[in-house]
Amino acid sequence: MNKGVQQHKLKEPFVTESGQAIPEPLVAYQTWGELNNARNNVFLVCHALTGNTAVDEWFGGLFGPGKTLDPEQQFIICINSLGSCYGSSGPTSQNPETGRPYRIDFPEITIRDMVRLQQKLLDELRITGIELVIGGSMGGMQALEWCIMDDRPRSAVFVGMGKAHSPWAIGISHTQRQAIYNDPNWKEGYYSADQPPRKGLALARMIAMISYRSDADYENKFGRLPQEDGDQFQVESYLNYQGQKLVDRFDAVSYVRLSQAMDSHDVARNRPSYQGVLGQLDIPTLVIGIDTDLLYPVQEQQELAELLPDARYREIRSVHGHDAFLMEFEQMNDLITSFITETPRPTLSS
Ligand SMILES: CC(=O)SCCNC(=O)CCNC(=O)[C@H](O)C(C)(C)COP(=O)(O)OP(=O)(O)OC[C@H]1O[C@@H](n2cnc3c(N)ncnc32)[C@H](O)[C@@H]1OP(=O)(O)O
Ligand SMILES: N[C@@H](CCO)C(=O)O
Repeated sequence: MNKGVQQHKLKEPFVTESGQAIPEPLVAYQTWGELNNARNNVFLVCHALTGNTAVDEWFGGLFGPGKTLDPEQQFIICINSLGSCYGSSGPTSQNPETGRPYRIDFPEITIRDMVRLQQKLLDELRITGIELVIGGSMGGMQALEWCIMDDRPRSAVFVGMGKAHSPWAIGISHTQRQAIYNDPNWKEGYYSADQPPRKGLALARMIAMISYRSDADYENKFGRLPQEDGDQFQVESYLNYQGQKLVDRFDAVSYVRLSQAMDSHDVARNRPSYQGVLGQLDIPTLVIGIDTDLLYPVQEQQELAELLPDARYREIRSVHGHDAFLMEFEQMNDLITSFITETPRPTLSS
């Protein structure tokens, strides 16, 4: 049964990798299905940058009987990322020291911080094993760190990301943050609730939407056609619309903090080497690339699969670019269900 979004207050303060404390950490999550007696029939889904806990909506095509995520068979859980604005502690949460939203006083966080917060929730829920951890993009970075930082995952699926955020991806991220910082309403990150930096966040999303898709996608959808009013190309109208759509549902400082966390992604950071850290992950993994992904090109997933001892690399063919993992559900289902059914995993008690 799905109880909607649940908000859990952790028992202890949370201290980030950078040493800053969040005194009253909140973790929002949703679950589907029933936990077995051994509390280990868990499928953990990690969401992408602007995602939320509603896996049944944004991964809807992977959800249901016989598909990747089947609540009749599994206990599915999705946890809102630390720093996001959908229920877990983040820049829009109340800072207990001031009684006002943290805004930019919310600490800089890393992908590892996100995973540690999730670990604490699963500890408090007394989850003993994770049959599969899955994520795309920022979700894939978390899924990978889960496998490195915790011995509960028994298998994993990583989509559209690599062993570290590349300079190319960091550059695109940086440019988006500059768009936000240059909005006069940004006010050094202390903007008022009624005057958020909408133009900056919208521009950031437009830049992102170019990196998330492909030239062929835009050619097919828009060509050089004008919008009905004739004042602009269809692609301009589309990007304006996508920018507005995000500002209506997302927070600017969350965007900054989450994109910085993605830039921090590097599994060898403060660890001996890529080979050393990834070479010891002996659980079965599936690494999925998207042939038109401009942001995280397939070479990154191929390299990740080569570094993981029990990995198989598969590719989605799509015109949609990076966002294909949120759209090409038939291919995603085929690849992941084959991986689940064909890959031997240690038998779990139930
Ligand atoms: C609270 C929440 O809703 S969180 C939702 C969860 N979100 C996430 O997990 C983030 C991941 N999701 C995503 O990034 C996206 O939703 C995706 C990738 C799955 C799909 O992207 P979409 O924007 O829906 O698809 P697409 O690129 O085809 O754009 C369609 C939209 O553009 C609009 N559009 C298309 N052409 C034009 C145009 N020429 N001018 C203006 N608008 C246009 C369509 O009308 C449609 O609008 P709608 O979203 O209001 O229905
Ligand atoms: N489209 C995704 C980001 C791409 O991984 C999102 O908005 O979260």
